[in-house]
Amino acid sequence: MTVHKALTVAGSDSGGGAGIQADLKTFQELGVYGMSVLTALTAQNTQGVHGVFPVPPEFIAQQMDAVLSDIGTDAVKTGMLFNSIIIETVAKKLKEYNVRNYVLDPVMVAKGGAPLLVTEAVAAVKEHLLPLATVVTPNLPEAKVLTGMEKIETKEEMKEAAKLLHDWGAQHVVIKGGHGTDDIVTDLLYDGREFVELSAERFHTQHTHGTGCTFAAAIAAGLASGKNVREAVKQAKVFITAAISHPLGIGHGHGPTNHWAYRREGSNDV
Ligand SMILES: Nc1ncnc2c1ncn2[C@@H]1O[C@H](COP(=O)(O)OP(=O)(O)OP(=O)(O)O)[C@@H](O)[C@H]1O
Ligand SMILES: Cc1ncc(COP(=O)(O)O)c(N)n1
Repeated sequence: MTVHKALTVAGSDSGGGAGIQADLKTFQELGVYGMSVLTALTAQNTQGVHGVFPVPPEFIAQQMDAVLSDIGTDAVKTGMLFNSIIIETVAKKLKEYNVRNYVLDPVMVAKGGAPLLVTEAVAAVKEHLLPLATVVTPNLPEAKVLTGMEKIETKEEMKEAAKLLHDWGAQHVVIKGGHGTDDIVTDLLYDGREFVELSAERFHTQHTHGTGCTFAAAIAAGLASGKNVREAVKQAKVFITAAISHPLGIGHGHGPTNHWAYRREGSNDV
């Protein structure tokens, strides 16, 4: 039996809806062996982030060495990286172990508004991580911060942002449309040559905690299993649409998505 493996380098969400926990659930649901390197602990629930405890960079490097020198991986996804020293540490290890299939989710702010990346670290994301990324998956506010564009609302503006991020080194760009307002939510994939739109019904629900983490983890799982980027992104869109459309309804705030919906409830066609 071939075991496909994926590694998430991200923060812990004690509430289980985002971060490392969302990533590992997604890997498991998509039949991929999941491994994790923790960059920060958060005391977090569906109502918000109550505390952040960053892991020392030396220990992040030690975790990456432990996993990559022995087990190895078919794909890596990064999420919350918090500051520029952590970003530089992770970039160095990705290069040292010649990681292929790297999905960069440029996490900046939690749904409740808490910062998960300090402002001064945006430059480090652009300098050290974008050039290594097989796929980068910004939401609309993250794409604005990374590109410096004044606004990204229309399809044309999404395309312009995708081109800029591709020019800066990412092989593929997915601009996620979750933060828009249309009844159809459209993500835009760009491979440097053509654009592919992935659309689905927008569900009017507050249970969208961890959607970006889950989507990026599903892309990494697809790549780890040998899918090409377009196939992996399409599968991830179906996975996240199923997860959002069958909410669990737990907690008192922005509840988690349903990581087992894709397997148990069947998938919605995109
Ligand atoms: N209400 C919704 N209905 C349907 N799909 C959605 C909805 N919200 C987000 N999505 C989809 O979920 C995925 C993640 O998009 P989103 O823009 O929410 O990312 P994000 O802001 O990085 O997520 P988060 O920060 O919550 O982890 C995308 O494929 C997007 O189209
Ligand atoms: C550890 C961690 N990583 C990522 C997110 C982003 O998810 P969201 O924007 O849904 O809060 C989060 N809240 N916590």
